[in-house]
Amino acid sequence: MNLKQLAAEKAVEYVKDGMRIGLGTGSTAYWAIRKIGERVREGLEIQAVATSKASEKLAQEHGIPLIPFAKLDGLDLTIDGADELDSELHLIKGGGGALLREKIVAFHSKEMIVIADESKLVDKLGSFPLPVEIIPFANEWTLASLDEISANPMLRTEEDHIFVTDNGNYIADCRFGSIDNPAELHRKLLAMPGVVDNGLFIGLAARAIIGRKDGTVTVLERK
Ligand SMILES: O=C(CO)[C@H](O)[C@H](O)COP(=O)(O)O
Repeated sequence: MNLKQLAAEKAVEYVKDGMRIGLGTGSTAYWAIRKIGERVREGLEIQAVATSKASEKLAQEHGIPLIPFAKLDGLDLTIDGADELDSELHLIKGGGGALLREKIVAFHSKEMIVIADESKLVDKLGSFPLPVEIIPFANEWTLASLDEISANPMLRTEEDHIFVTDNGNYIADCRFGSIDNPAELHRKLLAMPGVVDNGLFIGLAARAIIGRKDGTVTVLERK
């Protein structure tokens, strides 16, 4: 049983004719994109935008109509994965490095549904390193600022090169340990020059669909 597929396909049941849809990024969102593609081939009429170049390519391969952002004034629904989520539906995202585009798309959606297998559900966020997108200019100083707030930042690399996001930026993976106050940390990070955004998603997800090992799905709603 593929728990990511289970959660993703349940979420796609919320996609209806005429909707404007945000397509997430990652191995869970992959299953949602695949399923949406299947439904489009069966006649579902939607307009979509993607949260990464990888998801854009995948959507094209699956025949999902992608619309330029300028032609849409918002979205009805975004379906995306997460690296961690808590019971209040606060999220850590950005394991795949797409957090900035994902956050912009989720912010402009009437609803965001998070899809995940049950391993992503945690009591407190913070075991997964928090991705922070930083601009390359003076990144050494931004990393030093992050170090000063005990972030223990590590510049993300990929095959011996610095990882570069779709936006031309770097990712600092930060290890704060257990995060007691995600909203406060989010504000602190956004106030830091050189930081573009971070993987904390606060108050964006309305619903989470969790694939369970016993083959069921749990739907969590934001309180
Ligand atoms: O935030 C993301 C990409 O930036 C992903 O949604 C997150 O990393 C979860 O990925 P996966 O579904 O592969 O576990």
